Amino acid sequence: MLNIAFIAHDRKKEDIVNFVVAYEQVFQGKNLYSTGTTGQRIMEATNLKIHRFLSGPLGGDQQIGALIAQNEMDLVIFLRDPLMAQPHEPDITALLRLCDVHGIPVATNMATAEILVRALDRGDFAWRELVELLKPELK
Ligand SMILES: O=C(CO)COP(=O)(O)O
Repeated sequence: MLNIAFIAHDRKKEDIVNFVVAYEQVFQGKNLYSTGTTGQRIMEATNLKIHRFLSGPLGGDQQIGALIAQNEMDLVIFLRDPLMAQPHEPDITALLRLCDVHGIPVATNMATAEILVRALDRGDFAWRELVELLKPELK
């Protein structure tokens, strides 16, 4: 099953909630993860079950980064705030870097998120699940 992470900085929380509400059906039946407050806000507005990690400034970005490093994340939607400095900037940079290291699709704004989620809905990510299934044979 595909693993998806939702993360949003405070001034983007409303955007991510509206976004996930709009595409709730696409996210149903997926393994969903988030940083603490983002997940709480999404769960209050939808029927989705989300595994919430710590809040970003307390280590949540790093916890999601760990899943990426273990090849247990397929898509990251991270609506970051480009106009406000964050106390945990190094963690944010590390998370985005790991997406690039492991070739994980990551959207940092709503326009890209929309394109990726439409692709997900169309089945464009199915190959990731296939690779996962074939893994034992590849070893
Ligand atoms: O700070 C964040 C990502 O860098 C998000 O954390 P919260 O979802 O807990 O607000």
